Amino acid sequence: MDFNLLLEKISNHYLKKLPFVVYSKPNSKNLSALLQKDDFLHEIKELNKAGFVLSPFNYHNSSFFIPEIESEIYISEFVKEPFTTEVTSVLNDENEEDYYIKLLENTIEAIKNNTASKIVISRPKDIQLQNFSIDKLLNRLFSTYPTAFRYIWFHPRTGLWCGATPETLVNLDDNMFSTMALAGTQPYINNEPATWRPKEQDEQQQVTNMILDKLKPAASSLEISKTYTHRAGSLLHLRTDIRGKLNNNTTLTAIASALHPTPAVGGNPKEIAQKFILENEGYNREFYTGFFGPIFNNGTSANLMVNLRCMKIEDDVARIFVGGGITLESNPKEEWQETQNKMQTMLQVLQPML
Ligand SMILES: C=C(O[C@@H]1C=C(C(=O)O)C=C[C@H]1O)C(=O)O
Repeated sequence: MDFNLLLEKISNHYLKKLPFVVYSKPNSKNLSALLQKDDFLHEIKELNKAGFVLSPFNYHNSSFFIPEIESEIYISEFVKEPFTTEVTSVLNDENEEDYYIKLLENTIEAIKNNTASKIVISRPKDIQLQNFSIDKLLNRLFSTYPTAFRYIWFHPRTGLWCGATPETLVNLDDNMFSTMALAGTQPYINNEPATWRPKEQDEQQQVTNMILDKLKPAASSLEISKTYTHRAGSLLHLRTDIRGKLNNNTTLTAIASALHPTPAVGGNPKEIAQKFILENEGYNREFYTGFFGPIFNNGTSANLMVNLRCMKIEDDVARIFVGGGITLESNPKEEWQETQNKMQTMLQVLQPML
């Protein structure tokens, strides 16, 4: 379908407050869209139907879903808009920084008391928009981060969510799967080679180890890549790729619930970190650090992504979600700055609407 026609269809759908999702896989020129025909909110427990799933951080085997069979389906080649990016500064209230630093200090204290070795802490940042438009959002989001998995999801009951994530939860194609351990962050500076401190290496290794532990019982073969630097917009991360073959009886639902939340977004051990986050973070992450993505056939093929570098837009306010992994060696001031840097990913998208 013609790209401008698809844009028009999406805008009309949004105006009518009908659910839709539009997405593009990393390095793909195509946009795929599912435009649901009514505004029913589908919830699923098993990831075994064709459609697009959206699951919260606090996932208990129930996800929202836009089913293929209830939707008009379109694919279009994306026409990239010329764009410029520059660092966008936002006003920070001093209380926000103080509150976050205190939360980080308490987290380090909890880690010292041996409750966990890593806990991922995050915060929301609300940004007032001047002239929001779905067209501008779509053009900007899909043009700026061609190597990320980009999506816009709308349902009148969940609101509008969008993001450009570098992190795969699991890709499945028949019984072949791939995933990644992504952690450790530093700003990208003009082709300068990255050097990683033991702190970041340890933080990322914890993610790799946990993923391997969870996958071993479910896989009949496993391959692990060398750890390398991955660029995500203006940031760099450490990444290890893991792939292999699943046992015949392992479902997509089983693999997603075993992996989520990885220590890249929750912590280690998983249950203690998740409890600490829910009790101490002081806000609801909703779908941030949950997972989302298209499911094909009856769940034998899927691209599930971790919902990072994302935001929720409601009534001309964009809520950007940012966080980072905390270990014993973390420095609260540096961690605050890391969340400031991560915020740039979505601020670049919002730039023409600020
Ligand atoms: C939690 C986020 O990112 C995660 C945390 C990282 C870190 O702590 O260095 C790096 C990549 C992601 O796995 C986020 O972007 O909000």
